[in-house]
Amino acid sequence: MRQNTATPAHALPVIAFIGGGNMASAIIGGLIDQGQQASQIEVLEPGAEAREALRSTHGVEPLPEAGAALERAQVVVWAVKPQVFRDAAAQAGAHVRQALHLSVAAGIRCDSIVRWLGCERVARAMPNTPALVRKGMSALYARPAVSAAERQSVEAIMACTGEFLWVENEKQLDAVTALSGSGPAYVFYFLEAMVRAGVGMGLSEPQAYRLAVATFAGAAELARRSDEPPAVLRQRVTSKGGTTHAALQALEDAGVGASFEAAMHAAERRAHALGDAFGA
Ligand SMILES: NC(=O)C1=CN([C@@H]2O[C@H](COP(=O)(O)OP(=O)(O)OC[C@H]3O[C@@H](n4cnc5c(N)ncnc54)[C@H](OP(=O)(O)O)[C@@H]3O)[C@@H](O)[C@H]2O)C=CC1
Ligand SMILES: O=C(O)[C@@H]1CCC=N1
Repeated sequence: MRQNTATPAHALPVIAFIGGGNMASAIIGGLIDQGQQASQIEVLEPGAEAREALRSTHGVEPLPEAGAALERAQVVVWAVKPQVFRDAAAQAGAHVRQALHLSVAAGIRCDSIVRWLGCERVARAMPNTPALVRKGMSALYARPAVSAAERQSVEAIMACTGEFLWVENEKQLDAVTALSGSGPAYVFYFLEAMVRAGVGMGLSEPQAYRLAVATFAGAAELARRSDEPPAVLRQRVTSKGGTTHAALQALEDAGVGASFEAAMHAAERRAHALGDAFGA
């Protein structure tokens, strides 16, 4: 895996975002943190509320509709929902033909984007919402037509949101989507369950929440720093005949591990289906 390093602002191109919602805002925040000028960022966002949020949070001046201002962008980040990507491409495409295109949309494949935009230089990134606090994890994929220098531009942009790694096979992005793209939601799901159980056992909600969040953060940091696999780290917590053993046995008896794997496969299938349904 290639780890990112801090990106010098001069290495960042003029970037246009098509769609200015959650993910675009997270990436724009990272870019600005890394020294990108707001004036070097264009955003096309039809929603008035979202435009106002971008203006007040990041100091950018979003456009309500596609126009000539987009033409100066060297990189265009497509941050619209998969369901509307094709329409967005029809609206903005004529203004951004010369750019390198970077899509963060789940499921939508490069071949569809090439067809809609008539441009060969297309890459994809699958980020996640911890990008909001610069702790994101993105997987990147680029078509062969994307040059080495353009791959570096993609890296420079996504490095502003956290870590990244490259995948060689575009299909792997559906697995990435199921794992790290949707992954924060799984963590929050378990967090909610742990807090509910803690409250049920007599802790206050703030106590249970603080204990649970610190446990996730601590366990993740331990795993990150450790050379040992998670199974070994898990065994270290699990005393023979102790409390953890009782809990893990209950999880196994309920089939939680298997259900969790099935859930992730469902997410991967959905990513693939989005590509089929909205990539035509
Ligand atoms: N949220 C996440 O955790 C992640 C999301 N993604 C991907 O990022 C993409 C964006 O997701 P997210 O930011 O959550 O979604 P949002 O709905 O928050 O943002 C999308 C924005 O695009 C706007 N929009 C709609 N139509 C157009 C158009 N024709 N041209 C320009 N903008 C348009 C929407 O406006 P309006 O609301 O008014 O329709 C909305 O503000 C999706 O494809 C998703 O798969 C990838 C990884 C993680
Ligand atoms: O739920 C979704 O479809 C998007 C993609 C990954 C995270 N959110």
